[in-house]
Formats: sequence, C-alpha cells, structure tokens
Amino acid sequence: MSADTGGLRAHVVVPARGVDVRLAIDPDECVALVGPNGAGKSTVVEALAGLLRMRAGSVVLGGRDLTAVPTHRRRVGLVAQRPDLFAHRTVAGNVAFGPRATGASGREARHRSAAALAAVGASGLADRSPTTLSGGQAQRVAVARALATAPALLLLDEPTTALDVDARAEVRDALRTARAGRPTLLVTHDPLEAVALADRIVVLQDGRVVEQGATDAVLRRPCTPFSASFSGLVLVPGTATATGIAPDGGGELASATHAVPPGRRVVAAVHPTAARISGAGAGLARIVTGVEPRDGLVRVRAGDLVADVTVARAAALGVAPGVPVRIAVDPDEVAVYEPEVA
Ligand SMILES: Nc1ncnc2c1ncn2[C@@H]1O[C@H](COP(=O)(O)OP(=O)(O)OP(=O)(O)O)[C@@H](O)[C@H]1O
Repeated sequence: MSADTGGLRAHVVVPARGVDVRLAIDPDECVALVGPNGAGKSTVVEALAGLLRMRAGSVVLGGRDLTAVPTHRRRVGLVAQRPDLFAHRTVAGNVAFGPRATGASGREARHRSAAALAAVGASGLADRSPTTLSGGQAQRVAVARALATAPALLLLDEPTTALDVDARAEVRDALRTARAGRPTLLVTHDPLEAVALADRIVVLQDGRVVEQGATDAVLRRPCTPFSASFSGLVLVPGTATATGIAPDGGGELASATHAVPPGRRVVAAVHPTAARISGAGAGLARIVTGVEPRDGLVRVRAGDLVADVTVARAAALGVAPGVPVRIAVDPDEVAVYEPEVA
C-alpha cells in the first residue's frame, strides 16, 4: 500500500453503534465493504462522508485531515441506493448543481455536467426530466452527478441494489468508469458487483474488520461464514490429513489442492452444487438437519455439510430432517486451507 500522499486513511470510531474500523484505500483502488445486516457498513460511509460526527478517530484523504471538515467541503462523491434527483430540474441541471454549489461559474458547471454525463454514456439524457427516466438511467445520472464534483473519494452505498438485473449491468459499467483514478469504497451485497468493481474486499462484522484480502482470494478462499456465503460456498471446519480434511462432523474428504501439513486446523470450502448425496454407499455419513428450496434446487443441510440437489433427486431419496444420508464431493471441488481471520 502506498504512503499517505494519496488515498484514504481512516479510523472510524462510533461507540454508540459499536463501530471501530480502520480502513486504507489506495489512490486508484476500489474496496468492497461487505458484511451482514447491522455490521456497520452504512455507519462507515456516513462517517467518511461527514454525515455522522465522530468524537474519536480520523479521516485523512490525500494527506488532508478531514475529520472536522463539513460534508460539502470534503470533495466526497456519494452514490446511494436511490438517485433522488431534483424533479424540477433537467438531467443536465441536476448534474451541474454540485459544481455550482461549490463555487463553479455557470459555464464551468455546464461544462462539467456535460463531461460527467458523457463519461457515463448519458449525454443523450441531458435535456430530459428525471421523472421520465428508467431506474438504470436515473442511477447513471446519479453517478454523473457525483463525478461532476471531481470527488477525491467516491462512496458507493449499494448503488445497484434497487435495480433489476439488466439495469444493474448498465449502472455497473458507469461505476467502472467512475471508480477509475480515485479511491472508492463500495458497499455491496452482490458478489458480481464486487468482482466487477473491487480490487479488495473488507469484511465487517459487529462493527469490526474480521477479514480482508484481494477480491479473488476472499471469494475463492473465504475465512468467515459471511464471506463464504457471499461467495456461495460452505466452510467445513476440521483437521488437515495427508489427503485432505477430517471434518469435525466425522469422516474424511479428499482434496486435490490441499497443501497443509496434517494435524493443523483447517477449513474446506465446498460449493453445495458439488456435493453429491445418496442414500447409501460412498461418502460421509450424516443425518439430514434441514431441507429448503434454493434457486430451483433443494438445499439439504446435514450437520456441517450442505448439498444442493434437484427436486426430483430429493424426492427420490426421500430427504427430510432425521433421514440418514451419504454425502460425497469430488476432490477437485474441495479446497483445504488454514483460515486467516483478522
Ligand atoms: N441512526 C442510527 N441510530 C442509532 N443506531 C443506529 C443507527 N443506524 C444504525 N444503527 C446501529 O448501528 C449498527 C450498525 O448499523 P449500520 O446501518 O451501519 O449497518 P450496515 O452494515 O450498514 O447494515 P445493513 O446491511 O442492514 O445496511 C447497528 O447496530 C444499527 O442498529
């Protein structure tokens, strides 16, 4: 990570909300802040934006201490879930509002508005009323509005959560342009968004950082239950063996990729669709503890193991809580590693 000449260095301390988070974002880096509901993500965004007063902690951006600086002087661009555009102004007028409010001349503000709209591919919307825009178009205008102020820090607080799938892709493209060349913090519940935009993932839980790493590393080798579910994986705790893992729940799972000396505490990351379930034969013996619908499949929980199977297969096996099953996983689909928790 680079020195304090650019980028963000923050220590967000909000005791009333149980939040104490240190965050560093390099000048051209996008960090995805993820975590369960109530973990403190929005509190961090509010503190960085200056919307929430901190009695302790600090916010330093590009070497400048912003801790006591009010929101409108921070040069922080915020894109929230909903665009909240002024209905009585045109799109161009909405985007020009920020530069005008911070002292730009009318001509300069119009110029910046046009440039920002062009950057997100929304030049054609300039003369429209916000009331005539689709959700994706309105959110792209909100991105342009943030860009027009030339923010030194970009805060994206669940910027596509309120949109349908097609509009999400449209806005994601605009966000990719927006994040370039400035430190960006992205709060998201969407792993695709993290992959598309973020260099690094920071996981918050109960107001603390519990895990962080390169996006790919956190998604492939998650270390906390939250990051595992964020990646769609299940973590099976156990002890390393010569060929894989001995799960705490009993039996042994072979792994094609393990490299941990036997005897160490490890986890195995397994995708539930890679787990095969049968009534008898090969595999680890477990008792079904739960059955629930899942994306057109049936998710079968059996203690520490989870398998997603087709409805027909679940019916054929008669899976229900209390039923004994065998669960097998191809060694290529089992990653065994030592979890690194912050
Ligand atoms: N305005 C508020 N006043 C007091 N406490 C709050 C306020 N907003 C949030 N909290 C509390 O602060 C903690 C962190 O909440 P925060 O909204 O920052 O979490 P989050 O990770 O953004 O959650 P979500 O994913 O649900 O948006 C929680 O315990 C929450 O109940």
